[in-house]
Amino acid sequence: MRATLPSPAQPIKAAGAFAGDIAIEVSGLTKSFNGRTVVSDLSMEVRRGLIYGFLGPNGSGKTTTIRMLCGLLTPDAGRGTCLGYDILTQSDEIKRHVGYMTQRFSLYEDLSIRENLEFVARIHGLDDPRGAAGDALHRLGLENRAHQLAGELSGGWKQRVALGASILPGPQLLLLDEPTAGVDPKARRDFWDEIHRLAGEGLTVLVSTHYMDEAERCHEIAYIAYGRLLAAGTVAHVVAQSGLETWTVTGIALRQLAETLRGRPGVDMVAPFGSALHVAGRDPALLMRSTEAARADERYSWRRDQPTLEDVFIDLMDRGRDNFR
Ligand SMILES: Nc1ncnc2c1ncn2[C@@H]1O[C@H](COP(=O)(O)OP(=O)(O)OP(=O)(O)O)[C@@H](O)[C@H]1O
Repeated sequence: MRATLPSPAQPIKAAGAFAGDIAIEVSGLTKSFNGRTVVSDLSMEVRRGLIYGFLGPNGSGKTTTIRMLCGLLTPDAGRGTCLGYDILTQSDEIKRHVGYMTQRFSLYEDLSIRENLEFVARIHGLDDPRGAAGDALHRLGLENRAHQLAGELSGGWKQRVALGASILPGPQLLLLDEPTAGVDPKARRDFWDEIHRLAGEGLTVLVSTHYMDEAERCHEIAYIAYGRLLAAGTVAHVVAQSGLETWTVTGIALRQLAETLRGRPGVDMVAPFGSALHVAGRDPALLMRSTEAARADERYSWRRDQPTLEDVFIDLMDRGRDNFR
C-alpha cells in the first residue's frame, strides 16, 4: 500500500474565536486513570481543514488523547488550545463547536432516518430541527432513504446517518472515533468520500482508525502507542522518518525463513505480507550481513522495496514496547 496523499483542503469558513490556520495545538498532555498513566507528555498541532488520523494499538490512548484535545476530558498536566479556546478553562465553548461520533453511537431502530436526525437536532436545541434534519439528509445524499426505519439499514448506512447526526449542530471540528469499525469496504470508501467532502467545506476532522487504507486517506496522521506519540505528519513523512530499509521476499517455506531471521542483529521487523515476507531493519549494513545466507538461498527471491505504513507501525509498536516496558 503506497501513500497517495490527497491535498489538504483549503478552509473556506472563518473560524469562531480564532483567525489562524491552527485548529489545535497542545503540549505536555498527560492523563492517568487509577494511578496508571495512559497518555504521557503528548504535544501536537493540527491545522484547520485537515483530516487528521489517529492510529495505534487497542488501549494505546487514542480516545483519551482526542477527548483531551477537544476539552471533553481534563488533562492532569499540559496545556493547549482547540479552535482558539483554552482546553483547560473553556471546554464549554469548545463543545459548542465540536461534533462527536462515538464508538457506541446508536440510532433508534424503530424511528426513521429523518426522525432520528430530528431527534438529535432537538437535543442540541436547534431552532429548526426539521430544517436541520433536512439539510443533513441533503448534504449526505440520504434524501431517498429519509423515511426508512433506522433498524432496516446496513452497517454502512447507519454510520452515514450517525455522521449526519454529528454535523447537525454545524461544528467546526468533527471527532470520529473508529467510525467504520465492522463496515464493509465499499461503505467505508463512501464514508471517506463524505469525510473528504466535509473537510473540503472547511471542517477539521479528527478520526481514529485501525485500517491502513484509511490512514492513507488522511492528510496527516499520528501514531500513538503506550500513551506516547511515536510519529506524526503526512504518511510519506512518517514512512520516510522510519529509516527502515525493507526487502520483500517471495518463494517457498517463508514461514521457516521468518523464524530463522527473527531476532537476528539488524533484523528489526519480519512480517508476512500477502504471499510475501517483509524483512526490514534500521541499520542497512547489519541487515545485509544477517540476511546474507538467506539472500544466497535459491529458494527465495529478494527485492528491495519501500516500507509500507503497516511495516512502519509494526516496527514502531515493537520499539515502543521495548522502550516503555
Ligand atoms: N474513564 C476511564 N477510567 C479508567 N480507565 C480508562 C478510562 N478511559 C480510558 N481508560 C483506559 O485508558 C487506556 C487507554 O484507553 P483509550 O480508550 O484512550 O485507548 P484507545 O487507543 O482509544 O483504544 P481502542 O483502540 O481500544 O479504542 C485503556 O487502558 C483504558 O482502559
